[in-house]
Amino acid sequence: LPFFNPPSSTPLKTVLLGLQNSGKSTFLSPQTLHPPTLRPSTSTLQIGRRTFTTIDLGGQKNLRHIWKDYTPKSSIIIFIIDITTYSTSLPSLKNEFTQITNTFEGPIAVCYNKIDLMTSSPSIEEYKKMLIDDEEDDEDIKFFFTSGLKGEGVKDVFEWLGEKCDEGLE
Ligand SMILES: Nc1nc2c(ncn2[C@@H]2O[C@H](COP(=O)(O)OP(=O)(O)OP(=O)(O)O)[C@@H](O)[C@H]2O)c(=O)[nH]1
Ligand SMILES: [Mg+2]
Repeated sequence: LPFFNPPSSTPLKTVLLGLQNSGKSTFLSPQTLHPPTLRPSTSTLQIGRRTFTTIDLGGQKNLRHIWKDYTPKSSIIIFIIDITTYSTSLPSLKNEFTQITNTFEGPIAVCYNKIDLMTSSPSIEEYKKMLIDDEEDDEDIKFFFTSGLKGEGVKDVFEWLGEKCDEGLE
């Protein structure tokens, strides 16, 4: 059956990180109202032929210490940022993001989320510059504008991540 494209056999282990209220739980399941996440929650997503097993973690300050227990077990990080509070949360964001990039090897999708609430159309380069100091482009980090609530950009995120993982297998 030459045209039969079987589902990727290995589920891609994905962890969602980001400050509280950034939209992690909604990103994974937009139909549900989510209370703040208190303990890790695992689910499975089928996107095209790929299967992602996702771990949704709490983003409140006192819960962030467990992030480091999950990143080594994951092949992918989705880092969600609430674009509407970006400037005020930038110091904590930088701190958390630097800790992640210093230790994690795989692909990271940075999602500027809740784009549906923006009236202007911002430039992704400007946003990126505020988060990352070094000038070098890292091929394993990509920036997206998303609305988890409306499902905008979400598919692009998973497609890029899936492709990155395929590259890693070559
Ligand atoms: N307008 C808009 N609201 C969103 C979007 N994503 C999430 N929200 C809202 O933001 C709030 C927080 O969403 P959650 O998904 O619970 O955020 P979280 O990152 O999981 O929060 P913690 O579990 O506390 O870390 C909820 O009121 C969501 O409805 C989005 O893309 N657009
Ligand atoms: Mg949550």
